Amino acid sequence: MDSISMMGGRRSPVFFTAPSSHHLRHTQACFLPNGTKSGVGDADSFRPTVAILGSGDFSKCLTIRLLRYGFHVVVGSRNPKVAAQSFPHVVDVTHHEDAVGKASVVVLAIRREHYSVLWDLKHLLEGKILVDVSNNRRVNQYPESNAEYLASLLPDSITVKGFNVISAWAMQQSCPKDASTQVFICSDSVEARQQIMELARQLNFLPVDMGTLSSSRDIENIPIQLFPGWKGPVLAAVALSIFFFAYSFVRDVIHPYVKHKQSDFYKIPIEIVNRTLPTVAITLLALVYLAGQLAAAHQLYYGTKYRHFPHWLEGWLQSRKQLGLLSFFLAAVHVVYSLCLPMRRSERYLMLNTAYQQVHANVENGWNEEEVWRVEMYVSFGIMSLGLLSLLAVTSIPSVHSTLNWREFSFIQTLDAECLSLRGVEECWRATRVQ
Ligand SMILES: NC(=O)C1=CN([C@@H]2O[C@H](COP(=O)(O)OP(=O)(O)OC[C@H]3O[C@@H](n4cnc5c(N)ncnc54)[C@H](OP(=O)(O)O)[C@@H]3O)[C@@H](O)[C@H]2O)C=CC1
Ligand SMILES: [Fe+3]
Repeated sequence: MDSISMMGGRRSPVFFTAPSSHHLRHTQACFLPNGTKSGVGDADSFRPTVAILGSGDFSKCLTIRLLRYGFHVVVGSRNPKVAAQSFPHVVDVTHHEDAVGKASVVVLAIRREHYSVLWDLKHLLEGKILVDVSNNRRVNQYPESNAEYLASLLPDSITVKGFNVISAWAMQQSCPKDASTQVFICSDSVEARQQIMELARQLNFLPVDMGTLSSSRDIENIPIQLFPGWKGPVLAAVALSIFFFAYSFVRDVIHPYVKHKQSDFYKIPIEIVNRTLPTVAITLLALVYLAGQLAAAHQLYYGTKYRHFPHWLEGWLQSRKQLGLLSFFLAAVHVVYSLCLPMRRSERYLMLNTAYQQVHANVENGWNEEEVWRVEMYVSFGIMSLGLLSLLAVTSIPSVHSTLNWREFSFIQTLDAECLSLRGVEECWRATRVQ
């Protein structure tokens, strides 16, 4: 943390447009390119300056990043002497008032609960851009977003929400990958928003313009959401699994036990599970297509496509991708289970018993042509349907999906409908074999 190997930056910051709004004062402190010659002073004095209030993890990591890309950083702390020890010596660590006075852009790296300290700085922060990077612990924790709360506390400053989706760890990485490079930015001031987007770009992030400050609630919820959109599909998969597992258990274990006193409890871990997996997978895949059919029926019934779908159908339609991926996952696990079936000791005993009975009955060749064809076809349909389902899974990856045009996408959807039929045939085939 103390040494900055990349100081001076590989990329000098490009020119940062000065804000034209009368709100944005201190234009003299606006970002200028590193090393820009103006005829006065040396290049170092023209480094764009960013003030950061707070000296915690986020502040330290943002400081490193800003220094790496050629910015000058001034950190405001309640206790500058102590805080200075954990920052590189080139960083100016000072009191809040002093730090705020040295930059036109102030990043608040303190928690919302401590925003009251800003009250004393109100007059100093007038007209400055305040970047709110804070996150909450729960989704919609407060009635208003942290950024909106900040804007109401300091109406004479310009609040911008941003950088909260970047963890302190990712902030330190020089080449963060995809998701960790996107920075969602919003503000009621277009100029301030543009400035912070430019700052993000210069720090090698991908800024995403989210419009006005009212988007800040959504932006604050992004890092704390846990797989949004997966709750319904996962619940459906779990409910279906319980149902089909219970059904197979009663049919293949309890029923033979009650009727013939035959103990087939050994089937529970592999056979019953492996019977449940494809049934749930095919039902989930059917649910993907059923939603589209219901939507079409709804439009036909009302004679218009401009009428809103009911809430439940809307949610169902939006969960189709997750349902399809869960179906693929269960089908893949089914394949692994099926490949392991012959490895079981029970299978070997059953085979030996069958061989013994064959010898006992004096049958030399036990080849059953119909049974052979049945299993060959069953396995073949299974492999083909998994191949088609894999196609659906691959095309759901955003980078692949974005390379397809509408016609190509529809074609793949049709193929996957074929997959559903193939799997139907496969399972019917298996069912007839089990009878
Ligand atoms: N850590 C992370 O990965 C991320 C953090 N964030 C956000 O960044 C902000 C800072 O996070 P982080 O650095 O982890 O937090 P820390 O708790 O590590 O640091 C917060 C800083 O706030 C200051 N502070 C503490 N108590 C008070 C107080 N009573 N009054 C005034 N200032 C106080 C302290 O600085 P000093 O003692 O110098 O005054 C302290 O270092 C938070 O809002 C967080 O949600 C956003 C994205 C990722
Ligand atoms: Fe199968």
